[in-house]
Amino acid sequence: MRALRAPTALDDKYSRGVLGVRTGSELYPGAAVLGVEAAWRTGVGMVRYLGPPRPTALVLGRRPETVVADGRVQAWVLGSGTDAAARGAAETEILRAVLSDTDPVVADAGALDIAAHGTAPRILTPHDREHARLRTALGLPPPRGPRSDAARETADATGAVVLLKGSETVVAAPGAEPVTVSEGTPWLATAGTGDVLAGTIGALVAVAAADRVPGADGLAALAASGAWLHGRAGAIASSAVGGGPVTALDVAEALPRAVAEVLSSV
Ligand SMILES: NC(=O)C1=CN([C@@H]2O[C@H](COP(=O)(O)OP(=O)(O)OC[C@H]3O[C@@H](n4cnc5c(N)ncnc54)[C@H](O)[C@@H]3O)[C@@H](O)[C@H]2O)[C@@H](O)CC1
Ligand SMILES: Nc1ncnc2c1ncn2[C@@H]1O[C@H](COP(=O)(O)OP(=O)(O)O)[C@@H](O)[C@H]1O
Repeated sequence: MRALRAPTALDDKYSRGVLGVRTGSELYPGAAVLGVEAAWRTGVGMVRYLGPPRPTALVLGRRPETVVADGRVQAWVLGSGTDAAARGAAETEILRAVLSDTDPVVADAGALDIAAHGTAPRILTPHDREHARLRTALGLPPPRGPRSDAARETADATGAVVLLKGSETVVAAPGAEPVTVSEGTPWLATAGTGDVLAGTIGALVAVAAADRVPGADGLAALAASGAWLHGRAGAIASSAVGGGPVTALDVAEALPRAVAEVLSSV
C-alpha cells in the first residue's frame, strides 16, 4: 500500500503532515472525538481541531496532543457530526473558503452538500442515504442499478472522488473505473464508524499532501486505502474479542495494528 509510509530520522511533525479537522457539533460532539482519534491512530504529524466548545473540550479530554489553534494544514476533514440544515452563515463562509482553496478535503455528513462544489481536490464520503440526498440536490436521478455506476456518475457530476460507504465500499474518481473495497466485518455497522473512516482517510491524505498534493487518481487510491485500513482495523478489533462486537472507538484504537501489518508486509 503506497498510501502508507513510516517516518524516518529526517522527519519532524510538520514534514509528516498536518490535518485540519472541522467536525462535531453541540448535538454530535462524539463524532469529533472519533475522527480526531482515528487520524492520530493512523499516523500523522499533527491534528488541528477547530470546532464548537463542547466537542473541543471532549477532543482535548481524550487527546491532549490535539492542537486547537488555527494554522497551516496540508488537508482537511469536514462535516462529520454536523447537520447542514443547522449550519450558520459564518461556518458556511469558512467551509466555502476551504473548498475554494487548494488543500485536499475529505467531506462527510453535514459538509457533503457544500463540498459537492469547489476547486479543492475533494473526497466525498456519503453512505447510501446521504448519497441519494446528494444526488437529489445535484439534480441527478435516485441511485438505481449497481452502486458503482451511481457513484461514478456522482463523481463525474461533482469532479470529486466519491467514496460510497457500505458493506462493500465503492471508490469512484471522475472519469475512472470505480474500485470496491470489501475488507471489514459486519460488526462495523455501528454508530460512529463512518466518523472514524473520515479521520483515517484525512490522515492518509495529509501525510501524502505534505510531500505533494495528490491528483484525482492519487486521492482515489488514498480513499480506497483508508477504507481498507478501516475495514482491517474493524476485523482486528473484533478478533481481539473472539469475533464479537466492536465500537467505533475500538476500531480507531485498532488502526495502529492495521498500519503496522501493512508496513511490515512491504
Ligand atoms: N457519536 C456521534 O457523535 C455520532 C454522530 N453521527 C453523526 O450523526 C449525524 C447523522 O448521521 P446519520 O448517518 O444518522 O444521518 P442520516 O441523515 O442518514 O439519518 C438520520 C435520519 O435517518 C432516520 N433514521 C435513523 N435511524 C433510523 C432507524 N433506526 N430506523 C429508521 N430510520 C432511522 C431518521 O429519520 C434520522 O433523522 C451525522 O452528522 C453523523 O456524522 C453518527 O456518525 C453516529 C455517531
Ligand atoms: N454491514 C456492513 N459490513 C461492513 N462494513 C459496514 C457495514 N455497514 C457499514 N459498514 C461500514 O461502517 C461505516 C459506517 O459509516 P456511516 O454509515 O457513516 O456511520 P456513522 O454515521 O454512524 O459514522 C462505513 O465505513 C461502512 O463502510
